[in-house]
Formats: sequence, structure tokens, C-alpha cells
Amino acid sequence: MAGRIALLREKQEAAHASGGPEGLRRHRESGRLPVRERIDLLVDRDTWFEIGALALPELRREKPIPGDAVVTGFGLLDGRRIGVIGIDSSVVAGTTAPISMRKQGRLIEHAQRHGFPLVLLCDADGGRMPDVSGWRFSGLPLDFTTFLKPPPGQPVVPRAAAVLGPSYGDSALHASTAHYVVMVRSGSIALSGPSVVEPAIGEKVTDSELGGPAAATEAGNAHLVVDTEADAMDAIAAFLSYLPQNSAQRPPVAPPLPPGRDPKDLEEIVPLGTRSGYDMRDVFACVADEASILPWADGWGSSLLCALARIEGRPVGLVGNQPIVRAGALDPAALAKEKVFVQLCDTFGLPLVFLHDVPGLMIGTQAERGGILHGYEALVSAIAEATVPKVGVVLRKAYGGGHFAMGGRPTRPDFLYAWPSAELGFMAPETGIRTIHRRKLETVLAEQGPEAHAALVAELTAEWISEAEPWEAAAHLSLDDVVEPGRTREVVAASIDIALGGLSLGGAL
Ligand SMILES: CC(=O)SCCNC(=O)CCNC(=O)[C@H](O)C(C)(C)COP(=O)(O)OP(=O)(O)OC[C@H]1O[C@@H](n2cnc3c(N)ncnc32)[C@H](O)[C@@H]1OP(=O)(O)O
Repeated sequence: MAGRIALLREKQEAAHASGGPEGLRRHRESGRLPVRERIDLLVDRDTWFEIGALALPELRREKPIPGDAVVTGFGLLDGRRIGVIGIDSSVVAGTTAPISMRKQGRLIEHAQRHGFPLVLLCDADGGRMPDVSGWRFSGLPLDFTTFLKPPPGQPVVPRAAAVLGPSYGDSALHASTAHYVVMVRSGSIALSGPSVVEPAIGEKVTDSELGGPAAATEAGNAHLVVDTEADAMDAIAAFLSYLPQNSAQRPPVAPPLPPGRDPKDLEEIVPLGTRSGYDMRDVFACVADEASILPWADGWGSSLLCALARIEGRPVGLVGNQPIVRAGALDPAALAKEKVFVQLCDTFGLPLVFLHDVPGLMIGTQAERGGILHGYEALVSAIAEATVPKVGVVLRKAYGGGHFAMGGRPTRPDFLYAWPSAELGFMAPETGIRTIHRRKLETVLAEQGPEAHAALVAELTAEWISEAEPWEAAAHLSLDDVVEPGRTREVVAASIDIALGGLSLGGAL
């Protein structure tokens, strides 16, 4: 037995050698940490439990490929179980071959079957050749039903990914299955890397141009960019802290905290004039518990902000228009982002809070070619189908399709409120009067001159705005109430509590 144990230890040591001294030196020199050091940064001390370490590729080479270039196992993160897949890019560029695919598939199956989050540490990768090419390709043990989605009847588990280097092929696909992707500033993520892109389509491009932070956040491939790998692990821990272990459980409730900013400040933050800008993040701070806001994909469709937050300790999803970006108009990217966020919150039981200040949907050729019609339909359906509590507050304006895209009445919100300053209607006043009074305005301009034209515009606008005020909407119960700005947080918190069936705050969920 002593001899067999010695042999096991020898094999274990080889398995932990990663790319060997030379591979690890090159890896560190590129500013990246070895995969097991990454895992140490992620999981609670002394909780790492690895499986599959002795895996080896089917197709052996002269140089060893320990673990088949991937590390898999389990740990605790802030005391809760997670599964981890860490690509070991110090070995053959972390490439994927049949055994490493099986290894990853086993981890995914464990996480799904036993119901805990999956964390993916992505770096380098792509299919290993010739292991996956030629006749071998058709026999790959790829199971897209486990790779992409839980099998029918099993709850969904949260997936979070960290992009820690140039991540292509399988690494990038892993990240694209994740509910949250954080990347380091030096990382990149794309379907194929520059060394494949140039020979294939003749485009000469750098890693950073192709999938660096600017490209990745604009496309929604990464939700947050951080400086260091340690920051990336902290961001993953923060993200998972809002979510239950799986979609069959309730989200964890934290001790209630006061808001980050006095809700009374809302009276000053949001200007009365509908054309003045302000930062919706200031509104979030007045509504959410202090230090509880985690921005989600600010760089994607940035005229809309999404964030995970807590209100009186309860995790929620905040959705707000951002008036300082294209006046908060919703373009195809903003609609696509909102849909994914709404589905994330709906999957994991987080109530949705919509803070409306929206001039409408983006119109014109660019928006049409960007698929705004499909995007709008998909979003409005996702909001209508969401079964978590939905609470909306119209702060300033909510026009037309923009209002519905923010959880307006037809999408069946549980509660819908407005501030006394709110305007609601089918179209913004300036656009509306120019549409329906076009001929009359042209005649007045031609026959009576610009002053008379301006006076008529002002008169028609005032008439339109008076119709758009919240009083009639409240009188017809299109709104549940008109509330003072300073009461927004308290009204939202009470509405969520009622919509959850009165489960007491911080109680046993
Ligand atoms: C659907 C899909 O999978 S599409 C994906 C297509 N794949 C890609 O786009 C990835 C293309 N590859 C790359 O861009 C780069 O190789 C990276 C970014 C992954 C890694 O770059 P680097 O860290 O500089 O590593 P480098 O390219 O030097 O490779 C390291 C070693 O792995 C080997 N290697 C790299 N890629 C592969 C591969 N696909 N198959 C087999 N071996 C490979 C290299 O030959 C090299 O071996 P050596 O040390 O014996 O010379």
C-alpha cells in the first residue's frame, strides 16, 4: 500500500504542475495568476475540494497536459457552496479536448443536479488540435443541454464568469452562458481570436480591438470591468450575494439598512423641466439601502441602467432610464439589455423596480436596422410574463412605447405610481402636436409668420401637457397613486412586501 500511495502522490504532484516552470513563468509574465491561485482568491480558506485532477488527454503528447488543461471542483464562497471550472491557460493555451469537455460537463451536472452556483474562470482556450479536428470532431462529448441550460425539471443555477485573459472559443462560450461576466482590463473575449480572424476573413485586429473592455461591454459580453483578478473574484462574490443558490430557493435577505442618500433629496435631484438631464444613479441611491447597489452592464445600451440592490434588506432589480445618455431614449441595445436583466430577476425571484423617465423608443433608420421592433416585442413580453413583484414609479415622463418597455400598465405591474411632476401619454408633446397639427401649423407659419407660429405651438403644447398630467391617470386608476418624491423608497418597499404576500422583512423565507 505504501508504494501505491507514493505513486498516487507522484501523480497528484504532476497533476498540480500546470504548465511546469516554463509555462507558469510565461503565464505570470503576461500579468496573469496560475489557475489554482485564482481559485484560492475566490473560495473561502480551506474549502477547496478538487475532482478530476488526474484527467489526461486522450491524445498524449511529449509535453504533459496535466488535468487536460482545466481545473474543476467545489468550494464555499461566503459560506455557500459553489462549483468552479478554471481553465488552465499555462498548459497548451488552456485548449479544450474531449476529456476536458467531459470534466467540465461533470461539474456543470453536479451544480445543476445539486443546485448551487457555477463560477467559470475563463482564459485563452478554443478547441485543441488535432484532438478535436477531422473525424474526431463528430465524436465530441459536447452536451449543449447541460452546457447552456438546465435539463427540464431542474432549477436554474446562477452562473458567473471571470474573463482573466484573452478568452476565445469555449472560454467565450462559457462566459456567454453566464448571468454575470466580470473582466479584467487586460482581458478580451470573442468567438475567435485575432490569429484565427485574420487568416479566415482577412481582418487584421488586436485582442483589445476585437474583445477588450470597450468592445465587450458595449456588446454586453461583459457586465463589469475591473483592474485586478482579486477585484474580479470580489465582484463575483458580490453578484452571488444577491441570488439564491438556485431558482427553486428564495433570495437571501440581509439586515435592513438606511438608504444611501436621503429620499427627500429626490425633490432636488430630478429637475422639473423635461429637457434637463440628471444622473439616474443618484435616484437609485435614494431608493436602495446604503452600499447595496451593484451596477449590471452599464456599458451596454447605456441609456438604461440596471442594478442589483437591496431595499430594506431584500434583494431587488432596479431598472431606470438614464437621462444623461440620449435623453434616456431606448435603443435596441437598451431593450436587449433590459430583457436579459428582467429574465435574470424573474428567474431568481428578485422583485423588479422600474423608475420611468423615458421620452420614448429610439426611432429612425439606425434603430430600425438595429431590430428595434423585435427587441421591443421581446422585452415587453418578458416583462409581462415575469411573475416576480413588479413596481413602477413615473418620475418625470413616460411616453408611448417607452412607458410599456418600462413595465407600464399593459405589462401587468403589481403597483404603478407617479410623482406629481409626471407626464404620461402616447407621444411627447412637441412631437405629438407637430404630428397631428402639422397642416395647421404650416398654414399659420406661412400666413401669419414665426411669432404666431411659436404662440400656437406654445398653446397646443400647454394643452397637451395638461392632458398628460398624472391626475386623470390616477382618477381612472391607470395609476395606483400619486406620491411625493420623498416617499418613493417607502412606497416601493411596502408595495414589494405586499406583492410578496406580506412575508415579514428579514423573516424566515
Ligand atoms: C468555436 C471555436 O472554438 S472558435 C475558437 C478558435 N480559437 C481561437 O480563436 C483561439 C486562437 N488562439 C489564440 O488566439 C492564442 O493561441 C491564445 C490567445 C488562445 C493563447 O495565446 P498564447 O497565450 O500566446 O499562447 P500560444 O498561442 O503561444 O500557445 C501556447 C501553446 O499552446 C499551443 N496551442 C495554442 N492553440 C492551440 C490549439 N488550438 N491546439 C493545439 N495547441 C494549441 C501552441 O502551439 C503553443 O504550444 P508551444 O508552447 O508548444 O509552442
